[in-house]
Parts: sequence; structure tokens; C-alpha cells
Amino acid sequence: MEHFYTIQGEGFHQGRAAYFVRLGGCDVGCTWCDVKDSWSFDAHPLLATEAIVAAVKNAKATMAVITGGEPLLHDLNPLTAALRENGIETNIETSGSAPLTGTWDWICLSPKKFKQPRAEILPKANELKVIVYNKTDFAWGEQFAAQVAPHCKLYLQPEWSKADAMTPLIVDYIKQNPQWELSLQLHKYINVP
Ligand SMILES: C[S@@+](CC[C@H](N)C(=O)[O-])C[C@H]1O[C@@H](n2cnc3c(N)ncnc32)[C@H](O)[C@@H]1O
Ligand SMILES: Nc1nc2[nH]cc(C(=O)O)c2c(=O)[nH]1
Ligand code: SF4
Ligand SMILES: [Mg+2]
Repeated sequence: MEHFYTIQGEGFHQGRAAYFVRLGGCDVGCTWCDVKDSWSFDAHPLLATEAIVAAVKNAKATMAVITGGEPLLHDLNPLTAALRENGIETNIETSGSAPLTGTWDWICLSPKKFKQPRAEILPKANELKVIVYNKTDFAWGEQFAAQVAPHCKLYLQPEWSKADAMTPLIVDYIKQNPQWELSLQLHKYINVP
């Protein structure tokens, strides 16, 4: 759908330079999705793997973030292999609702009520990022925290339109449950992509 060089705005790698590759197509249907333009499979031009790798290298980026849409609706083995052959770190942003492909340095799993993650991705996640849209999402997120690996980082991120109401609840929750950390969508505050 689009590719751009910016800083990672969310989660563990927040603040690091990152080349984003946003792949078209998603069948999850989150009501609050902030990139609904990505949902169509047909509306976006196809780009060769080599062209994507060249763009990342040309930008002098050392880390690529593959996102979407739901990137796991594509076979990500060729793209991640080519990126790694060129010494580029491979990170993914995924709902985990489709089978895992690709070779990853970092897997950010953001589970969704609208189409739940597949069981096999949970122990492989490096980061669990739960979006908090209402107060029931804390208990909902804990079921996934119980299934990830011990080293997996745990983040609570306010849904953007509810951030004013949810952020204070998240702060209170983290004070009582300090295994969780706050993730804010930094890029939206500083107006970068
Ligand atoms: C647009 S999604 C694309 C990747 C994948 N489909 C997923 O949902 O993880 C990228 C990240 O943005 C988060 N996100 C999407 N809409 C959001 C919103 N309105 N507020 C906060 N986070 C949001 C998702 O949970 C995910 O972590
Ligand atoms: N700067 C920036 N950081 C991000 N982290 C995850 C994003 C995504 O949409 O996957 C995203 C994004 O769209 N922009
Ligand atoms: S899974 Fe990701 S891209 Fe798909 S609708 Fe939900 S937030 Fe948007
Ligand atoms: Mg985004």
C-alpha cells in the first residue's frame, strides 16, 4: 500500500528509525482501525521484493517494520529473507490471525477481538501490544499475557480516539500491575507518518 522512512512510534522500539512497509489487505475489521484504507486487497499496486529492499537500503535504514493491513495474509518468507541478506532487521506488526511466515528479529503481536490470534504465534511474540478501547480490555488482554513467553514485553496502548479517557485508566492499571508498560502512538503527537 505504501512504504516510508520514519521513526517507530509504538512499543519496545519506539523512537528508533524504521522503514515501514505497509502491505494491503486485511480481513480482521477492527471498528477503530486507524488505517482502513489498507483493508482492500485489490486497491494497491504490487511491488517487487527487490524494489522494497532497494528502497530500504537507499534510505540507509537498518530496521524494517512490515505492517498493513494484516501482513500475514502474504507469504513473508521471500521479503524477510531478502531484507536479512542485506543486513536489515526484520520486525512485524501483526494481529496474529493468519499463519506466521517470515524470519523475524522482532514480532509485535497486537491481538484483536474481531479475529483472534492463532495459538502458535503467542509463544513466539517478543512484544504483546493490547489496544485499550474500553475498560474490559484489561482483563481481555491478560488471557494473552498468560500465553506468551516469559521474556515477552507487555504493552497497553490507548485506542487513539479514546486516549483521553483510557490513558488515566492505563496508568492506574500499570501501577497495580507493573509487568505492563505504556505505549503511546508517538508519531501521532509529533505528526510524522
Ligand atoms: C494498523 S495495524 C497493522 C498491523 C496489524 N493488522 C495489527 O493490527 O497488528 C498497526 C498497529 O496499530 C494499532 N492500531 C490500529 N488502530 C489503532 C488505533 N485507532 N489506536 C491505537 N492503535 C491502533 C494496531 O493494534 C497495531 O498494533
Ligand atoms: N511512526 C509509526 N510507527 C508505527 N508503529 C506501528 C505502526 C503501524 O501502523 O503498524 C506505525 C505507523 O504507522 N507509524
Ligand atoms: S487487524 Fe490491524 S489493519 Fe486489520 S483492521 Fe485491525 S488494526 Fe486495522
Ligand atoms: Mg499506524
